[in-house]
Amino acid sequence: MNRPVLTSLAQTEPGKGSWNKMGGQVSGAYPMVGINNVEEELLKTPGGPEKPFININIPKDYYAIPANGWRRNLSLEQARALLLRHVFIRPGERLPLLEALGRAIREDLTVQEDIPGFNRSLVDGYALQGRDTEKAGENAPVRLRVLEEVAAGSNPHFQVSTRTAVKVMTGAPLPAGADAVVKYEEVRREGAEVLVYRRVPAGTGIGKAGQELTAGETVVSRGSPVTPSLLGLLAAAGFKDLPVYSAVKAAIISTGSELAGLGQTLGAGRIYNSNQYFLTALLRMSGVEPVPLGIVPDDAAKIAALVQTALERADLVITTGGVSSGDYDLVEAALALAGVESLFSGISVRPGKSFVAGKKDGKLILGLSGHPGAAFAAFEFLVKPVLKKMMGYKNILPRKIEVILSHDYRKTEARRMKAARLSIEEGIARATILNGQGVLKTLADCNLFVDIPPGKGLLRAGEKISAYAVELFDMK
Ligand SMILES: Nc1nc2c(c(=O)[nH]1)N[C@H]1C(S)=C(S)[C@@H](COP(=O)(O)OP(=O)(O)OC[C@H]3O[C@@H](n4cnc5c(N)ncnc54)[C@H](O)[C@@H]3O)O[C@H]1N2
Ligand code: MOO
Repeated sequence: MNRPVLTSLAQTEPGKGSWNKMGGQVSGAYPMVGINNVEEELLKTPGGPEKPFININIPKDYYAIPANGWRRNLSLEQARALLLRHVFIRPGERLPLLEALGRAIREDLTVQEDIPGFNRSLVDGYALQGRDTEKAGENAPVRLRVLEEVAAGSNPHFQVSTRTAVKVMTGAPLPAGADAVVKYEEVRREGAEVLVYRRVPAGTGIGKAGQELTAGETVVSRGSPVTPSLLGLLAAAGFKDLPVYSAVKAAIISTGSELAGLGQTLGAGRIYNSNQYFLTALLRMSGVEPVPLGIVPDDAAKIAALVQTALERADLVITTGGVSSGDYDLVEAALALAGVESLFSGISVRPGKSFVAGKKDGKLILGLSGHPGAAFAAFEFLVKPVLKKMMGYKNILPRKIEVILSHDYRKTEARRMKAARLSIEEGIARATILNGQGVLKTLADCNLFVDIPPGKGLLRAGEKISAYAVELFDMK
């Protein structure tokens, strides 16, 4: 394919991002001071369905034109902050309970009544007055007269008074007058009487009205994801449908002339497009609707055309491949051709340093590396927070934890997010960095990224280090 002349594609409008790239030298206009705190500020920014979650105009004092004139190699945190500034929360809708799974709640939900609405028995046994059993002992049983039996779902007719009891099933309403329930296996029944051989203090075996939720209580706050357990709680409280933020659609474009679709015969030098499946699955697990758009060869015009299609069909566009410095790494050029405004190119962390970001029609286009490990790290640290913010989630950043390194590790110049395996040994969280040969095989074991600071030197086994858990099944 003909390689486009990159310089002819440059946008030169001052103050705007530019894709201008000349033989590795870059020019344009942009940042780069004082944005370290932006991320924290963004997280405090209230959002709303009608309003942009965050202001898309970058305040002047956050940015200055850098010496090299190009927004390149931002820190991971700077890159993320910048992306988050360009993200809009999606509008909302009401959905039946189950359809809301994985969505974020759009407003605080409260209950008007106690749940459950009555005191109930937590065991199968006899409801009684605790004080009747004060003198009970193994050899001195207390005899109580049994008034009736109450099953779950039916109502007691009698009131328990002194020296009487009512037989109850688990879940049955507690008869008036009773303040405790003793289990069947702890008593003996003799005709119309029950013999109790132990003290049964008031409160034993009882679930109080409002045990789950009390009238006026907030069940869930805005921005919380709807998880299976939350669905259960909301169903218990009688919610039939839920106000949630809309779903987000993300298109996936796989660039690379070496790629083949599953089912195609692999010619010489070709590989299957595994990234499309990996990313589609990651999106699904994150509650995002994937729009996989297949493979496009290393051809800037073709990539540009598919990016345009993707922008029409999705809320955000992800590409993989073609973002490093090879002759066929044409994604930046393609974005320029497609009229995409540049946000930044490259981040100072490995893997994933090859990453470009742009914007068109109010939508982000995120160019990930084709390397599956780099694409995964970029997804976890950059793409997922952006998607979560669009989906209205209140907690959007990867969760940082401290772990103990289980072996020595020799650092390099660059900051690295190393794929690792978290294990809990005798209550201590330990990380083993994964160094397998196959990238995808290694990633299958990865449940943690350890954050290796930049600069050469040796990290010793037993040292404490920051890490981020990979929460594929936990969307909170
Ligand atoms: N001269 C330099 N070369 C490279 C550098 C560099 O700094 N200077 N960086 C290296 C690093 S680090 C990475 S990461 C990669 C990034 O490459 P790209 O993002 O441009 O991606 P590609 O070159 O297109 O592909 C990289 C690798 O991944 C395979 N690939 C691509 N797409 C898919 C897919 N959909 N499914 C599965 N595998 C895919 C591709 O065949 C390559 O093997 O650049 C280094 N080079
Ligand atoms: O960007 Mo490469 O991803 O450092 O591995």
